[in-house]
Amino acid sequence: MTRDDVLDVFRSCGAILEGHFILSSGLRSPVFIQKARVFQYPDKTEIVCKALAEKIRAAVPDGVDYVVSPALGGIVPGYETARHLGVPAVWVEREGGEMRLRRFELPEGARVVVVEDIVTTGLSSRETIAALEALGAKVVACACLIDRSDGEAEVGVPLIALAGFKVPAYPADQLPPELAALPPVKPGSRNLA
Ligand SMILES: O=P(O)(O)OC[C@H]1O[C@H](OP(=O)(O)OP(=O)(O)O)[C@H](O)[C@@H]1O
Ligand SMILES: O=C(O)c1cc(=O)[nH]c(=O)[nH]1
Ligand SMILES: [Mg+2]
Repeated sequence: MTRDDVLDVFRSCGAILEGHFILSSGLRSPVFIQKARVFQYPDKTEIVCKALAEKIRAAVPDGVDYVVSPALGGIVPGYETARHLGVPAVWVEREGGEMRLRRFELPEGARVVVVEDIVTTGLSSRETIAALEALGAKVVACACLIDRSDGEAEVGVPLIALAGFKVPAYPADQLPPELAALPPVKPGSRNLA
């Protein structure tokens, strides 16, 4: 799939929103990719995740044993990508703010690809990778459907993005006036009680 094919899938599902958004990192942006609007459709989700699985196979020829995704947004694409890779899909989730593998065990040395929905700063991916490495897993790559940094985010392992989509994001104290004029909303799950 080309970058435009991927973005067309997101657009066709009404997943590219405009307004004033508080991102997981705390940055503010006039654009938010509401991936859940794609993931509500199994056929659309299959199209993008099959393409991501093919990209992972090409980038990691020795293969992976597990897909691990950060909840909440990573769970559906992680599962669907794992289906195409033929490996199990598990997830980490926040407990007291920290990413933890609460429901599963990984064998020592398991080869893992982290599958994210969206990467913006790479913070959630880095937290996920650190949690997995602390358990003895070998994280061989991180993959995402859309990289909002378009290659700038550093996650410490190769980042495989199905599409890059550079969108502006600003620190909360450096908002352009047109963004400051809109009430902010925070669609993601980080810091939810
Ligand atoms: O690269 P980053 O700056 O970390 O931003 C990207 C992260 O933000 C979103 O998660 P969020 O914490 O908003 O919660 P969600 O997964 O429930 O949507 C998204 O799912 C990524 O995990
Ligand atoms: O950075 C984020 O939190 C983020 C951006 C985006 O466009 N979509 C999303 O789900 N999260
Ligand atoms: Mg997330």
